[in-house]
Amino acid sequence: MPKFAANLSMMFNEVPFLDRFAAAADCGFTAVEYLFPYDHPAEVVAERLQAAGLAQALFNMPPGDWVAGERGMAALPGREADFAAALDTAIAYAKVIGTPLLHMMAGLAQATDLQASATYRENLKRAADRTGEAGIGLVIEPINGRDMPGYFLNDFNRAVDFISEMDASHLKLQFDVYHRQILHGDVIMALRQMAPLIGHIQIASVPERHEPLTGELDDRKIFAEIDAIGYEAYVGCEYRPAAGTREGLSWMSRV
Ligand SMILES: O=C(O)C(=O)[C@@H](O)CO
Ligand SMILES: [Mg+2]
Repeated sequence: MPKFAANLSMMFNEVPFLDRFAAAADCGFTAVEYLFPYDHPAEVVAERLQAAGLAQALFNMPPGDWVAGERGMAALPGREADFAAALDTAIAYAKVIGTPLLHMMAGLAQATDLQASATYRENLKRAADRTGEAGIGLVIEPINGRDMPGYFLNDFNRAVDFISEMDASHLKLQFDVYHRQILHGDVIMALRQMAPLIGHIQIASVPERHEPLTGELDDRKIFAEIDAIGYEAYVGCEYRPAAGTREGLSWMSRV
């Protein structure tokens, strides 16, 4: 059975962000992930993580102006300086918090836009170089257009192509089972074929993005496959609890 990390951006929203670490540990989690730690000093986040005895699995680079609708900057021509500053911030936080992985979001741009693609490649190279020097893994994640309309990286094969082009062994795929199913289906075969490139896995039911075992996929088979491909890192529980985080956790004892 895979080891699970609580996603503190979606789970434990019953309490403020900094209190979610203790709440996750109290529910038996040994690791956490979340979108962004940047509203708090890195030292404070690290202290909460350590006090709860948790491992950090992953967080995202700053995405630009999230409230205004930005979803990353890597594919945005003209935003290279902002992207570089975000990368500096992410690496500084990663060193203090001790995350093994950073997720680089692409941003909203046409997947077919040649200038956006060129900018994405340049920024991906920069991020791969900088994270490589810092000893931190880097992941990119295809995201479905229903949840994130206009997201540049909306295709798993394209993500694999970008990764292969870079020739950086610490650059890998964030395989979110929820997005995979909505974008392409064929989840188990994709896990098998992409296994060597997978750096992080996330799970949620499809289509509601609730607890595993409540959607259209056979999550038990998917967890068995994750074990079978030899994936040993954390599986992020990136789901919106249907009716309370604690109340919904019984799936973990039924998989
Ligand atoms: O939306 C997802 O799925 C993620 O994993 C986030 O990191 C991106 O918002
Ligand atoms: Mg995800």
